[in-house]
Amino acid sequence: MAAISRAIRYCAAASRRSVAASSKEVPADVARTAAVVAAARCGPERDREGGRRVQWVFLGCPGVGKGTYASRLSRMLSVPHIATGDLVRDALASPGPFSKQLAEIVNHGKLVSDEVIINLLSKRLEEGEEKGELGFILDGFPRTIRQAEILEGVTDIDLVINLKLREEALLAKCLGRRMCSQCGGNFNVASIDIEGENGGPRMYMPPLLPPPQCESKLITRPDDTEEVVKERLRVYHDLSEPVEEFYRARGKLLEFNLPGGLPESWPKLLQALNLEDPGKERSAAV
Ligand SMILES: Nc1ncnc2c1ncn2[C@@H]1O[C@H](COP(=O)(O)OP(=O)(O)O)[C@@H](O)[C@H]1O
Repeated sequence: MAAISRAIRYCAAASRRSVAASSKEVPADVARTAAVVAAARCGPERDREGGRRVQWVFLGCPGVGKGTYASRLSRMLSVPHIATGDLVRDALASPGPFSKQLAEIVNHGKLVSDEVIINLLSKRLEEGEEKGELGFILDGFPRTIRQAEILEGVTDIDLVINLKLREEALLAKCLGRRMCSQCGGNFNVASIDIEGENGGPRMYMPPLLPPPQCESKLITRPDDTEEVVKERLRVYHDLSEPVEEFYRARGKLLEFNLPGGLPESWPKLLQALNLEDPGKERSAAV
């Protein structure tokens, strides 16, 4: 992880100096070396099955549920769930001109620059390294081809899970998203029940309601308004969808069409991943 965060930071510095005009030049020798070192460091990190801790990525449109499924899997597999959207929101919460600049971008549904996001991610990886974290599930990164190339230059990604959901459900899910301002729990008040496509079954996604103690403390993300969600979806199709093809071409992409809400989709996702449900996760809201 140290090598990865250092190498990612190196790439950020390289972008700052505009040294790297093309992706092939970006990771260069330093990052390549770092990747080898990172791989070598996996030796003592082997788990019971003999493989190193997972290094997975979650892709998918805003509202698809990346955070929900990534955080459940991270608890199951004992690896950190690193959501770049959370890193951005933490940065937004600290006072100063930087957070004002960020808010301008995020609240209009745009992506922050690769340089900013890579700096935030490197810092998070370094903090994790100090705590002895191993492996990761990335959620919301990479979101551009350039980010994917930088990541590829510094470490091996084992698997990329591409969550898919019908567009009308995505908008409703973003608009129904709520967070408890006290405990940080994520909920969804949307009850989605839509006609099946081409004679297929209806899609039902029950709401994920907060417990009574959180009900009066629910807040909505400022970028979860209809106008901004539509822009985020447009930006996803434009800049992030090509990342799916990037990983498909490398044979790393697992496409997963969500059949419905969490109770229906979670066991099917585990099945697709060939994982056993330890049974602990069923009731917890995430
Ligand atoms: N990898 C990234 N690259 C650029 N901007 C990012 C990235 N990850 C998060 N962001 C910024 O943070 C916002 C919130 O991200 P996230 O919580 O992942 O949203 P979503 O629900 O749209 O998937 C994004 O709209 C974007 O402005």
